[in-house]
Amino acid sequence: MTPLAMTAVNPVMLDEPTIRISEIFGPTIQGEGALIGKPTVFLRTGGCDYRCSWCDTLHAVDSAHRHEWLPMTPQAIMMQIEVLTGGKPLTVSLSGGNPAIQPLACLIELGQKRGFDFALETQGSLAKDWFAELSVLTLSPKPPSSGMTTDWQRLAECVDAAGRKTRTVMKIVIFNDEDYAYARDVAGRHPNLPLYLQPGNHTPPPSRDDNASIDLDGIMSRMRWLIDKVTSDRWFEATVLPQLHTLIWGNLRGV
Ligand SMILES: C[S@@+](CC[C@H](N)C(=O)[O-])C[C@H]1O[C@@H](n2cnc3c(N)ncnc32)[C@H](O)[C@@H]1O
Ligand SMILES: Nc1nc2[nH]cc(C(=O)O)c2c(=O)[nH]1
Ligand code: SF4
Ligand SMILES: [Mg+2]
Repeated sequence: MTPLAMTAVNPVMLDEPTIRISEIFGPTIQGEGALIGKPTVFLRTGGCDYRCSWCDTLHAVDSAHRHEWLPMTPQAIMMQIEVLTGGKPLTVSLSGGNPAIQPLACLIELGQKRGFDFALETQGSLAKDWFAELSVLTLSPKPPSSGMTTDWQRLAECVDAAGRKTRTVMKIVIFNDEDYAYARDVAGRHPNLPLYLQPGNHTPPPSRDDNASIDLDGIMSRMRWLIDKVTSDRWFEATVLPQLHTLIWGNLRGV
């Protein structure tokens, strides 16, 4: 590095790895899983190691959108979140893409100092030691309809990394009988973790159209089918929940 280039580097920035951000929005309500209905701000990171056939957030996955993902420091992110909340702390929901591929430890530490706590959603393909600093870790391993294959060892590593202090739950999207059997398999492998079943949205938005219409009747009939399965199987440990934000706002982005 030339002396000139060295002087151009801000020493504060050297301590703070940047995080690739697709969008920051809220406050809204958490629409899924363990914290459903709770006010939250979403921080959506850009980039994913998976390509689920029915992914509803392609704008944070498809590399065609890479130019929209901005590298941001933890300081800049917290400033933006505090503007959105009026400075009042709440639970920040970290999603993506796969947020586990981003360096989030510094952000979590900084946010906690300011009174915020952090929940994170990931498919469970990559374990990080900072999972232990989360208030809630939602692991959403992908069923056969996604076209992805679960690495069970990696999933177990995520559970272990979160440890006992973090509240860890499973959330599985269900489209069909095969997916349902997969969810039973996950429950058998992790019998002590709460498990949420979420009916799949079979009309997710194409990556460039966040206003694409949605088949609400179709989602509701999948919800009824799923409830019938769970109750007739006497699977009383499971919790069945829709994507509340999808029922309210359809495929609209940023809510
Ligand atoms: C968009 S993902 C981002 C976080 C992470 N990559 C993951 O999959 O867990 C957030 C949640 O949305 C769920 N999801 C994605 N597409 C969906 C769809 N078409 N219908 C229902 N849930 C969906 C995922 O399974 C996951 O639980
Ligand atoms: N309101 C709301 N709830 C959500 N829960 C999970 C979401 C996600 O896309 O990760 C999501 C989202 O995008 N909006
Ligand atoms: S893992 Fe999550 S973000 Fe990645 S493609 Fe699948 S649903 Fe989309
Ligand atoms: Mg979503």
